[in-house]
This record gives sequence, structure tokens and C-alpha cells, in this order.
Amino acid sequence: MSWLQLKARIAPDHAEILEHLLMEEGACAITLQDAEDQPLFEPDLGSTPLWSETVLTGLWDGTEGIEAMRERVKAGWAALIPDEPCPEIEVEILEDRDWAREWMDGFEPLKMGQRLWIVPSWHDAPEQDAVNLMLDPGLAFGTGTHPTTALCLEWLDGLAVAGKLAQHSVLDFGCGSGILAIAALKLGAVDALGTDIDPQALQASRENAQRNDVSDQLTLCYPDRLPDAGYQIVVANILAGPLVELAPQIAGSVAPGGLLALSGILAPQAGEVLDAYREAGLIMEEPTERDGWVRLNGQRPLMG
Ligand SMILES: C[S@@+](CC[C@H](N)C(=O)[O-])C[C@H]1O[C@@H](n2cnc3c(N)ncnc32)[C@H](O)[C@@H]1O
Repeated sequence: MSWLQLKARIAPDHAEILEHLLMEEGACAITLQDAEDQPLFEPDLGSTPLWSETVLTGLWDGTEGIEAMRERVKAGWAALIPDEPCPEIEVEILEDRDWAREWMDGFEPLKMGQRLWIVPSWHDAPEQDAVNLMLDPGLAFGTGTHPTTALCLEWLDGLAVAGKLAQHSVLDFGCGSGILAIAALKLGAVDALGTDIDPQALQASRENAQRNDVSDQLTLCYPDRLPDAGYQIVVANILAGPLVELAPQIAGSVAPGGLLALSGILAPQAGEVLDAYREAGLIMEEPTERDGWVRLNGQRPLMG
């Protein structure tokens, strides 16, 4: 059997309109993906979209009437938002293959540091007695494949190996899929709090915590509901702009003697983030770099 695929690059704000039009044409599946695996560097504080463009793909079984369908979608677009040009819609005929299998093959277990593995559900854990976090790609950011996440996971693993995580409380600021909070719990933290402005992130974190049997130890909330508390371990993988703006709040959540890791920072942005957190009272270390991204570590002094 052959399949028909329509694909368009579209601004995230307009993706829902095109999705609606393709549904009306009887698409049997519609997927939305970030056009780049590269977040916008400086979104406004409080704005959810991290990516500049979305790739929307619709799939039909059978290849009849392609051109007529494309014209109807364009007409539907013009009727709904006449001032906005309809995005270019690519048409492709796909010969039958095991698409699900091919998609899954793109995600392999990843080792982070010495003991931690991120394992998709369709794989066996490569090391049974390692710390295995079961996690599938989903709507929220955080599968471990991005260097910003990997830098934080390796930090958490290193803390656990050094005996600095067990029995501590962790704050995961910008939790996305919940990957960092859940990793911290599986590595021995006593409890964790994950916060994010995106409801899909809180939902994904909840589901991922359940799959990893750590729901009882993970609390989730929006940032405006964060308790006024100090944490021994704070991790925030958000992007440089929000990290600078949130410096008083994030630095303020590090307990005396507590440790902080900041990620989502491009190497040239490290200086301004370091300045903001030093000003907020933390002792900051030099950056750790991976593929142009850096992680910054800090500590709140015990006194003063
Ligand atoms: C790059 S993702 C990191 C996800 C995950 N922690 C990881 O390391 O892979 C950044 C997350 O921060 C969230 N975010 C952005 N601005 C925020 C803010 N001001 N407060 C809390 N979360 C925010 C986004 O919704 C997104 O889920």
C-alpha cells in the first residue's frame, strides 16, 4: 500500500489552523515537530514556545486526489486567515514500510556519567544493575539527546557517585519531561519538586514519574506556586535570558551550602549568567562546555 504525506513548515501560532484543515481532509495521523532541534535563544519571559517554526505532517492511506486536496487546504486557509499567506505544502508518496519501527530505531539508550542510563520503553536496559530511567520522546523537552540536558544528567550522576545527592531535596526549574528531577530521585535524592510554565511539561513529568515509580517523591507545580524553601540541589535548564531574569528566584532557592547547575546557555552567554548569579550571592565555577552549550555550577556559601 502507498501513503500520502503532506508536510509544511509553519509558525507555531498557526499550526492549529493547518492541523484543523488537514483533519477535515481526513488525515489518519497528524504530527507536529520542532523545525529545528534548536530552541529560540531568548524567548520572552513567560512565553511558552521555544522554537521558531513547527513542521506539521499529515498522513493519508491511499494517494487519490492529491492536487484537489492541496487546493482545498489552500482555499480553507485563505478563508480562515486571508491576511496570512498559506505555507508551502510539500506532497510526498510514501511506499509502505514499518514507520513505527523506523521512528523507534532513532532512539537508543543513552549513558550519562557512570551509572545512569536513559532507556526508551521499547529497549531492554543495557546494564540491568545500573540506574535506569525509562523515558520515551514526548511533547515536553527532555529526552537526554540534547547537550543541555546531558550536561545536567552527568552532573547529577557525578553528585550521586560523590555521595552528595543521597537524602537531599532537589528543585528542577523548567522540568520539561521531568527527566532531571526523575534522574535525581532514581540516583538517591529523597524528594524533588519540578516546576514549569508549560502545562504539557507538568503532565509529561507526572506520567514519566509514574513510569519510573517515583511519583510519591515528586511534587509538580507552576513557578508562581513554588514554596518559599531552600533546596540542597537546584538544577535549571532553561536558556540564558530567562536564567538571568530569574536569577534572584533561582539563586534564592539554593539552601546555604546547597549546589546549583544552570544549563541551556550558549558559550558566549556564560559571562552575563555568571555575573547575575554571583550578584545573587552564589560562588560560581568556570563553565563546562559541550557542543557550544555550557553548564554553570554554583554553591551558596554556608554563612553570609
Ligand atoms: C530546555 S527545556 C528543559 C527540560 C528539561 N529540564 C531538560 O533538561 O531536558 C526548558 C523548559 O523550561 C520551561 N520554561 C521556560 N521558561 C520558564 C520559566 N520562566 N519558568 C519555568 N519554566 C520555564 C520550558 O517550558 C521548558 O519545558
